[in-house]
Amino acid sequence: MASNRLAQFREFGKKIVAVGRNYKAHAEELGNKVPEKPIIFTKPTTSYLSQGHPIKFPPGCTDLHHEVELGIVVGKKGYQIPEEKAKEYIGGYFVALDMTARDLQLEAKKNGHPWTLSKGWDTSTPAGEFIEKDKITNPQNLQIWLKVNGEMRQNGNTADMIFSISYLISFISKYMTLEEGDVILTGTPSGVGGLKGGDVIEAGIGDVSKIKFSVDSS
Ligand SMILES: O=C(O)/C=C/C(=O)CC(=O)C(=O)O
Ligand SMILES: [Mg+2]
Repeated sequence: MASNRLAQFREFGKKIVAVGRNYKAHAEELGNKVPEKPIIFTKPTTSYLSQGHPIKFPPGCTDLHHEVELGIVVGKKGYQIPEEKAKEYIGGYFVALDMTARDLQLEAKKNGHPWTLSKGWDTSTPAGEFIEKDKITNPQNLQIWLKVNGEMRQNGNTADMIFSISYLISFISKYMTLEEGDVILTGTPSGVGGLKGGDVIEAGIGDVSKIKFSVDSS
């Protein structure tokens, strides 16, 4: 993948594949069991948000949560990719927020319904700039952090993922073709929590890339 910016992978608009409960401490903080195989869901590309625009509460939500995640941008098309070849399919990275309407998600969970609306409304995937693949030597050893109004809320390391990036690429592509421009959100570390209108979120991957978003207060 050449030197693509966020606008380009949004333009490809293929798909956003997200992983849930991929850090033990996060699974446990929400009272969930540690998964035995990856939990996969998708988000629409209309949920992307670039910096300079506010994150909105979706209708009916009063418990909006932040989740910082390492985003993988797929660099080339692949189906049933062997784990040992998975790294070849990484085109780059970005810092992402998998914003979650936790109250809507809880209601969906209770009823056995999908998480789509609680994860997929417009503005629910704030995203940073594209990071070239070669800027990150080991994606499985990155500090991943998030502050709200200057206070550290999430501070994890991608070394603590339950399922590695290579495993996830191989697992997802057993079921669906991954295409250039698709992204994988690799799950959030612990420390997720509620937000209010006017809050300012800063998040990043070590000192490689940083994002800043505010929550709409209107
Ligand atoms: O099961 C729950 O209560 C919540 C799970 C998530 O929101 C999963 C994620 O999106 C994640 O772990 O990043
Ligand atoms: Mg998430």
